[in-house]
Amino acid sequence: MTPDNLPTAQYDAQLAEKKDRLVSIMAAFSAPEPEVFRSPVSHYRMRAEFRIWHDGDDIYHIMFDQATKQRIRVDTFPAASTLINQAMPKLLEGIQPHKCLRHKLFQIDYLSTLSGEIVVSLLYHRQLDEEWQQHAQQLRDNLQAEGINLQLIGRASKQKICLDRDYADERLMVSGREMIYRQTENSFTQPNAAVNIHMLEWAQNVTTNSQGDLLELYCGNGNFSLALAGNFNRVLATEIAKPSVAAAQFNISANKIDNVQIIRMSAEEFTQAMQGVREFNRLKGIDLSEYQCETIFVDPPRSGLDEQTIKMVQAYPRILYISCNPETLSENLTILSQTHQITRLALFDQFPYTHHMECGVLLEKH
Ligand SMILES: C[S@@+](CC[C@H](N)C(=O)[O-])C[C@H]1O[C@@H](n2cnc3c(N)ncnc32)[C@H](O)[C@@H]1O
Repeated sequence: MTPDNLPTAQYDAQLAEKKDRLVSIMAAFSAPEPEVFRSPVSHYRMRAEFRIWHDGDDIYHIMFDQATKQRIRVDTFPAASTLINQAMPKLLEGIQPHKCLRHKLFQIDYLSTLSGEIVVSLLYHRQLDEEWQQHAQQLRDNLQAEGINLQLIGRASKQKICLDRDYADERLMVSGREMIYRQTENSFTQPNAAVNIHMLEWAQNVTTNSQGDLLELYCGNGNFSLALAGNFNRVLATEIAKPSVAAAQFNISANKIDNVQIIRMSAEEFTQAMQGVREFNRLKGIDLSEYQCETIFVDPPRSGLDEQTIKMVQAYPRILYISCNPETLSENLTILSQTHQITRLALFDQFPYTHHMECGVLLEKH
């Protein structure tokens, strides 16, 4: 179901239902009433992926209805940002006349920003050649001349052709300060920019007056690390994905922040390092015992925290946990609530018109 015809009243009803569901999940942990952060009702998704349908020489964006599996032609997509909606028809118009751009094109991925930059990836079931590259450059130049600040990438099996850059630089106003966040194609970034701002400001709010340093796991491109840096003496953050770590390093200097250190490590490896089980070259020059962390911040993938990481996290007086999956959050809280109590709870509506929920929990040691 696309949100085309869904009125605001339906949005409100769905959000109220999510809140009730969260309250009932959190009742077991004596959590306070959730603070609820709404999404815009349209144009909230900064990323979108569409399959491409070929009808003779004609091409169009399609999606599949999740219930019926039927193909739906998509000419405009109100859930996606205004920029994605501007780029969609212009891109197809530019591709359609050229067989070498059209042939075996099966998917288009859009990554847009509030800053006006957009990265578009064209995915093919064939290898891309010099001719493709020339046409793609022309297409990019034409779209740029029409005012779309676009980067174009071609992808095929074991092939990636990046004409210039494979990233866009987002600019978000967070608590009155403009933050720059490099976002790389095919790497994790929060999908709903307006709700992301709410999440960053909420995390800043709950960590105001914190003492000491912050330890962060699953930091992505430094989204929270940089926004929270002002509330701590130092921030030590870890992330597994190389492109995200590179983006985070860029973001540290772009935002002129000098108290954040990012290490490329999985949460599991970092837990082993903290427990002294293993030594890592990547930690050379970093004395973990020098950090005085009273707060740990985690924003794991849908699978939540593994058993060893939960134990490690549990050693900290304050745990700030952002979760995109209330089921794994609830499983993890069963253990964390043995030592900590929930003092703040938030529902962020990252995914309007779906059942997905994003939550924030502050836990403090009993
Ligand atoms: C939900 S995202 C959060 C990213 C970041 N906090 C943000 O707001 O953009 C989870 C991140 O965890 C990373 N990740 C996934 N598995 C991991 C693991 N085992 N150890 C460390 N990081 C992992 C992913 O690459 C992704 O960047």
